[in-house]
Amino acid sequence: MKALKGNIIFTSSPEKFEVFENSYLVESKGKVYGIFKKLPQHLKNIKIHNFGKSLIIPGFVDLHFHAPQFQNIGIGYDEELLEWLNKYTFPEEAKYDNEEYAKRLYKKVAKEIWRNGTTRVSLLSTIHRNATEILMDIFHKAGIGAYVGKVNMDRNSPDYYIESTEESLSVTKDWILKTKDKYPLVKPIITPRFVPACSEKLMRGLADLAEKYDIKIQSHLSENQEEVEWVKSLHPEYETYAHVYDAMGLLNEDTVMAHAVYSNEKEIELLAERKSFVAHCPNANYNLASGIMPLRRFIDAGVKIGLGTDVGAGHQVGIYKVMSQAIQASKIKWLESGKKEEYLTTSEAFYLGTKGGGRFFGKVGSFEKGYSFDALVIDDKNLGDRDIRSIEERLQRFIYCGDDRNIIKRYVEGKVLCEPI
Ligand SMILES: Nc1nc2[nH]cnc2c(=O)[nH]1
Ligand SMILES: [Zn+2]
Repeated sequence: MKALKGNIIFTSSPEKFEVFENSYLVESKGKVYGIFKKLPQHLKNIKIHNFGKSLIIPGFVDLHFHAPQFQNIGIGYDEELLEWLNKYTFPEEAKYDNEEYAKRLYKKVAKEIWRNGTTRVSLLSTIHRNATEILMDIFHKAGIGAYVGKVNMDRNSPDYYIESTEESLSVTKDWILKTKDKYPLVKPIITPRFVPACSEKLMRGLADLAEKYDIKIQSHLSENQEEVEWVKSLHPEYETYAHVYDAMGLLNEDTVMAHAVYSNEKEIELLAERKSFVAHCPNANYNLASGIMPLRRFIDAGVKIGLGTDVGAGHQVGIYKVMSQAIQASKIKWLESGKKEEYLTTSEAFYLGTKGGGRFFGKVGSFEKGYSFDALVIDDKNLGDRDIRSIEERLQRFIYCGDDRNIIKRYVEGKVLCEPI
């Protein structure tokens, strides 16, 4: 057991922050044991790490990150999604059949994710099985919790970056069997790229694998207008884009779909019914001129939402940046809706980037008793006067003005994360 002492702040629900000034956050067996203003007698002898005036917050959760696209951050944003994929993304991802290249760049990715305080992340790799296993190994060694997906694509993809349906399914099955029980915090996740790149046979086969081996699922949904039209033309028999995934057996409570910018009421309803997660990725949606997700409508419908950086369509690795971008996006929606769709508050945005996305990983993203002890220590003394500001105001200021230099300690399941080598 141990305790971190400092100013503890988190959200167990979206509406408000829970604040414990100058208190002890106690860990036992990798889980949160409790929060105490004064340590009770039976805890008097545990080790105390005193962080003084610093903030202690849950680790950040990123529900959507393309590891091989890290090399492309900040490039190609004059294009929209489909052109960007063809011109920039597929050529870069194709390089990951080279294991040396994968090792070198995936190590950089782990370092950046560590640096920015993300303690749980859902990653997409490429179609290459070996590079995907390398990525899993690197995240295991870094101590960061991760779902890692080998991407599947068997149609409408360039000749140099495509699989046959049979090969895609058999390689995915072998990879799942090899990795599903290999690491405690790193797990495989089934990753059909998106409907246009996956045949019905492939999607149904992947759904069977997910069910048989109890594996989570991630993909993309209704991100861009041309993409949505394309899906409609490929599958006119289905009501919405999400109904295609649903018919293939890919939409359930273990599924996370990125974007959902163009979801109509029927699509939102289906996502809520299936208890699926949506990764809101405003940074990426701005960069590729995709649009602004009507977040409030999803929240009101009871859809489970988390945040995603969507690197490399998103150009920043910090989920704290995405929190402020989600608030900004929601303010534009608020205006566009004639001030009807209420904009996001800071506590709501913080919730989405911690417990909201954390629910995809289990009891993650909060300091309630029994939650995984995933924590960050934030030293904000360079951001302004600490003494005249409340703990909430200081956290808000970090979200808007802070960066990785303010994050001085990271814990996952109670263990300190050292900088990955
Ligand atoms: N943002 C984004 N959308 C996608 N849709 C299909 N593939 C991708 C991708 O790599 N990035
Ligand atoms: Zn994506």
